[in-house]
Amino acid sequence: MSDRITSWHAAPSKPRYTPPAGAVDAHCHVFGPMAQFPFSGKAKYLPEDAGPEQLFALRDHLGFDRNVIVQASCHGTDNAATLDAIARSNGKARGVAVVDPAIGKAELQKLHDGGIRGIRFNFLKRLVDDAPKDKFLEVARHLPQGWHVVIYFEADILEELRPFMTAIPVPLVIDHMGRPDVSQGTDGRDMRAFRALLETRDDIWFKATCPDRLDSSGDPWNDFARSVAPLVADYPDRCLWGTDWPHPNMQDAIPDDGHLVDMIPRIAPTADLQRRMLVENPARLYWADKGT
Ligand SMILES: O=C(O)/C=C(\CC(=O)C(=O)O)C(=O)O
Repeated sequence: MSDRITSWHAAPSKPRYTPPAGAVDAHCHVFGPMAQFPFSGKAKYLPEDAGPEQLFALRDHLGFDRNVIVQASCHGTDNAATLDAIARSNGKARGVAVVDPAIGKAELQKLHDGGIRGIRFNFLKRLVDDAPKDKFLEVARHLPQGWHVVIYFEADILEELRPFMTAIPVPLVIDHMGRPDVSQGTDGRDMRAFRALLETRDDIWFKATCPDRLDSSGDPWNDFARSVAPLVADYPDRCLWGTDWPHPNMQDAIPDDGHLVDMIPRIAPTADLQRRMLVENPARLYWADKGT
């Protein structure tokens, strides 16, 4: 087991910022536990266990109320670990699944009953072997009512993906804003291209997440704050926020989750923006059946 990776902080600090009541960490994952939920044979990384108890303890420590658990690539298309975590959350978690595109209606309904509200298409070559757009589109056309598609890609393929994204008939949520180079600033090429994408449809949402992945200047991630704050201000009803715990593949630059939470008032400086990004927007996407 010596090859298994730990990518999360052992003792994250308590954030100075206190999230509002009902705040949602809308991008996090669970790993295993492996004995119960083995990793996929195609996994590109083999993490230590990071199960629901750890996730919910972190949620409470950081001052959040709920989680959206996104199926990580190391579990492939077997969503059992994600569903188990949701089932253990006492209604405080919903999820995003990764599915075999050939999945049938009955199986999708089972996922819905287990708290899944979207599916994720991952286009990162270092994480998945293939990303068949035609099959992805087919399954996107048959999702249960109220579901959306989460897409993960890097800035250099945004243009190539535009026709595909245009064809998706449900709302889109873009992971980590399509990974712009934040050192270019808010008017840089990547942010301009991302804004152009947001202008094509009013049902494209984004996660204002992952300063640790996107800002190589390191904590306190000033380039990220400078580049992302104007985006949140201009699209206050389309942004989500999440920790990205347990930070897959970040073992060489593990972020302190308390510091990640302290980024929130820097990109969403007013109580109104914070309430929309942390409470109202995720409630619309993930708890629509319960009201906000
Ligand atoms: O967790 C993230 O959002 C980002 C990841 C991991 C991932 O997406 C996955 O394993 O599915 C990454 O860039 O390595």
